[in-house]
Amino acid sequence: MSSDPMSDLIERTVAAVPRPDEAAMRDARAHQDRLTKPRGALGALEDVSVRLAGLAGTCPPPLPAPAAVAIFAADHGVHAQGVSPWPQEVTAQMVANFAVGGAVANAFARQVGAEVVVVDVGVAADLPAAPGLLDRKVARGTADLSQGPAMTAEQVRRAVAAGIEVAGGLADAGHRCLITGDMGIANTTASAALIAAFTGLPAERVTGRGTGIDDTVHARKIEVVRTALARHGLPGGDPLDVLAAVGGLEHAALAGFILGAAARRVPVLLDGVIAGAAALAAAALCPDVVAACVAGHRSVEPGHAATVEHLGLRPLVDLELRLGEGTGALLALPLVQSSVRVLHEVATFDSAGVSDKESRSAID
Ligand SMILES: O=C(O)c1ccc[n+]([C@@H]2O[C@H](COP(=O)([O-])O)[C@@H](O)[C@H]2O)c1
Ligand SMILES: Cc1cc2nc[nH]c2cc1C
Repeated sequence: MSSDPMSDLIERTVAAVPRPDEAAMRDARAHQDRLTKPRGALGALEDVSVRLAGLAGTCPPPLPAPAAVAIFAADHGVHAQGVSPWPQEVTAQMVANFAVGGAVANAFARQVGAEVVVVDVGVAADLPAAPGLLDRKVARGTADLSQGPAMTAEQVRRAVAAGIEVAGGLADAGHRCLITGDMGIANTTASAALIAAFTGLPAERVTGRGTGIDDTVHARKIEVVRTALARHGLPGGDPLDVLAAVGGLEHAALAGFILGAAARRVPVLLDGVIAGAAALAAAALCPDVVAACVAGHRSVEPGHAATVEHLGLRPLVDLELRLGEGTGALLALPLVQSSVRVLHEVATFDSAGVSDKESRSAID
C-alpha cells in the first residue's frame, strides 16, 4: 500500500468491492420463477432484482430504501472554449437552488422519498453554508482540458476520496440505495472526452448538445474533445490519469461515490451522461463495480447510449431527459424498489394455491 492516505482509501475501497454472489443470484432467479406470475413476466425488473441479490449476497436482498441522491457540483475550465451556452455562475446559483429545495431534483426527490445531499467538490465561487450542503471543495473548478491536464493527480485522489466518504456516510446513516446527481456547467464536454477515452469511440460519436447548442457550437465542441484526446494521448493510460487529463472534479467524486457504494454492497442508481462517464472510470479501476450499478435512464446525450452499452447496463426509462441533477435516476427509484419488493412480498404458486402452468417443466 502507498503511504498517501487518499490512495490508501481508494485502494481499500476497490479491494472491498464484492464479486456478485452467484448462489444468491440463482436463488433470486429460482424464486422469481415460483412467484404467482408467468415466468419472466416482469421483464427487465426481474434482472434488476437478481442483480441486487448478487450484490447483497443474499436472497431476497434488502429493500433499496431509504434512498439518497448526492448531487456533486463543480466547474470546468473548458467552459472558456465556448462549449456551453450558459454562464459558469449557473453552477453556484443552482447549488443555492438545490439547498432551498427549488430544483427539479428536489421536486422529484420529494416525490419518491429520497434525501438530497449537495456536495461542492469544485465550484468556482465561494458558497455560503446551507443545510444539506457539504463543503468538500478540492479546487475552484478544473483547468481547461483542451490546454493541459484538467486536474493534478492529487486533486483527482482528493475528489475520488470525497466521493467514497460521502457514500460511506450515507450508508452509515442507513441509506440502502444511493443515487448519483451532478451539477456543472460545461460538464458534458468533459463527459464526452472521458467516454471517448474509456470506450475508444471517436469524439463525434460521443459529443452531444448538452444544455442546448446550435450546429456551429456543436462542431466546435467536437473539435475541442478531439484535440484534447490527441493532446493527452487518449485512449490509453491509468484510469486516474485519464480523469486528471480530461475529467471534472464531479466525475472523480462520482467515481469514488460509485466505488464507495459498491464496497458497502449498496446499489447505486446512475443518472445520465455525467454519471455514466464516472461509472466508466470506476469500472476501469474495478470491473466488479458494475454489478452494483443500475442505469436509471437513458439520456439524450449520444455518449450515454455508448456508455451503458459498454458497461452492459440497460437503462430503465427513456424519457428523452437531458437535465442531470440525478433527475432520471430519481424517477427510476420506484422501479428498482418495486423489483426487490416482489421478492419479499409476492406469493408463490404453492403458498397461494394457484395452479402452475401444466407440464411447465416439459415446456420451459
Ligand atoms: O445527465 C445528462 O445526461 C445531462 C445532459 C445534458 C446536460 N446535463 C446538465 O447540464 C449541465 C451541463 O451541460 P453543458 O451544456 O453546460 O455541458 C450540467 O449541469 C448537467 O447536469 C446533463
Ligand atoms: C438552469 C440549469 C439547471 C441545471 N441542472 C443541471 N444542469 C443544469 C443547467 C442549467 C442551465
